Amino acid sequence: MGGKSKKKRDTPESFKEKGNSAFNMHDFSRALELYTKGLELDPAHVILLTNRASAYIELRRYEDAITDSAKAIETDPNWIKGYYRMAVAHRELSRFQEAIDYVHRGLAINPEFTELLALKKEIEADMEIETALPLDHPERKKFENLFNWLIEGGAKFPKIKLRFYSKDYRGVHSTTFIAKNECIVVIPRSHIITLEMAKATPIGQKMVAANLNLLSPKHSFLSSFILQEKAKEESWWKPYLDILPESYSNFPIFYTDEDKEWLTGSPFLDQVNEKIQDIEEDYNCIVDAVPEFANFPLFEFSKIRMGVSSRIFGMQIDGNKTDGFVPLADMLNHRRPRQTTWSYEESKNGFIIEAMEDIERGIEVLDSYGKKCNSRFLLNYGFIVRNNDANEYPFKCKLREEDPNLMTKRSLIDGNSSQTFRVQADEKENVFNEFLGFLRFLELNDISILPRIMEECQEEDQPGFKPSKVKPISLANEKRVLQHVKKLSENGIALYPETLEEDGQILERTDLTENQRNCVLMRQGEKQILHWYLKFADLALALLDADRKEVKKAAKGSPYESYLTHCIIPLIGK
Ligand SMILES: C[S@@+](CC[C@H](N)C(=O)[O-])C[C@H]1O[C@@H](n2cnc3c(N)ncnc32)[C@H](O)[C@@H]1O
Repeated sequence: MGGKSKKKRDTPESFKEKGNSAFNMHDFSRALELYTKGLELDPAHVILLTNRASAYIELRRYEDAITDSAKAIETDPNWIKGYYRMAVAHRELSRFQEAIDYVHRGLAINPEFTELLALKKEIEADMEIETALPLDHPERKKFENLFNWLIEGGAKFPKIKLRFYSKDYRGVHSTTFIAKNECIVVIPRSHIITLEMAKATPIGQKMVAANLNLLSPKHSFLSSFILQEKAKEESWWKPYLDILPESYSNFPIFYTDEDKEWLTGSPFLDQVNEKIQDIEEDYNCIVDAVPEFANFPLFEFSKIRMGVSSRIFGMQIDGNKTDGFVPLADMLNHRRPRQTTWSYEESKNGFIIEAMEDIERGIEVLDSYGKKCNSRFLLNYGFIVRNNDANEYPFKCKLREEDPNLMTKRSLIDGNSSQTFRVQADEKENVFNEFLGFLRFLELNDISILPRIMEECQEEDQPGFKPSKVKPISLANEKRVLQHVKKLSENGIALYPETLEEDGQILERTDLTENQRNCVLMRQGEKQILHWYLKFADLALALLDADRKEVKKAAKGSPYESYLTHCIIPLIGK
């Protein structure tokens, strides 16, 4: 009897009500089930159809939502919610033109329908972003060719698209929701340029045969591959070659003298000049062994070298480590922490990218190029990371010519007179200990303790002097070390024409070119480290005369807590 009366209550309306309650409780799967039950009783129930479409949208099943909405519109062409859901689902799939068409069809029925009016504005904003570069711009055409070439070769990337921020700066965006662990991109092996391929080219073979002593062999081989392919009238790789940037003017090796002036005082300038020389040295080395390589001008070689340094992937194919270009995978821009992960996947016979977290529709899909200081980002990738916690400053520590123990000390550091420590504003980094350890050694007057120091440096597999193993020696030695740190920091700061505060003000200007801005950000990062060390030296020097209690108090919560606790307190106690 009870069963019978229950059946009586099961109507499309009752399922709709129950479905709506579940929907309001955000239980979209249950709502979907209930709407489906209602539709089994009345398949053309337009409210149930658009309500189920709504549940599908919440569950990110947009194609199903489109099917239901289409049916609702077909059943009742005046059912405005059908157009609304259609537009929403299409928008979620980044089919903006279809989405806006449905908005217009809905508004034709009721021009006042507020949800449609709001949606119209949002879709129009989406479309404006999409068309930052005109739809018929030749750059877009090049990417269409690249994508077709990749897809014909078996590549898969159904949920991403390229967005043009400008002609030369592009990024990858999700066209729809991407779930954590989903594979976003597969690039078949046939479309990857590897080091082995570069070595197998006519010039590559001659380079291998000449057994060249190159400073950057991988980068040079891959550059020679690109140059050779570009020179061919018809290259199979043309769709990829065409999308490589034409201008590398944001890379410091191509900075004008004017740009470089913005780096006055910065040790980064030395890195830039070294890079220019290293590339030229590799170029000359290749030309000496393979004279026809001179057909490629040094300028072109240098540009492609920057293309390689900013796009190269290290991977393992068939168990062998290699490096190469992976078209499209190299369109993802950098951000830390990692949002995606990539690898060569033997089972897929290709290079894959997977999402490490849920990625909402429309947002930029990013890759992490690693934790690097801005000098490496700027030099090799042509951009700067703001508030970069991995910035470094190279402190060059020189043995003093007048040091009576110069020769003994020099012999312990392999005949060198100086050592450079790329320090960070972080006492937990090992380089902090190496830097201070080296200064303790450098400031050591009583060399009778050198044998003990050397003994403490010894490790089974690695004999020799290790600065990080040199712990505080004495109060007097540590004082000289801290005075040395202070001097190095002050000297470094004095080299820049502008102060740290002035850099902050300059960055507020709106008339800076990208290169000028990057130079200021670069030197600002260096100065921040120098000031960190200056503060460190001043504080620690002042505490050398304090009592333990005072040092403990100053240490607590300070950025130098570990040093003060483990280096200063034991010295005071001695
Ligand atoms: C692997 S490519 C990425 C695709 C590149 N945006 C393009 O349009 O070809 C690396 C280059 O992208 C740019 N880039 C990547 N991440 C960036 C970021 N976080 N900020 C600024 N530029 C970035 C730099 O010009 C870099 O040399």
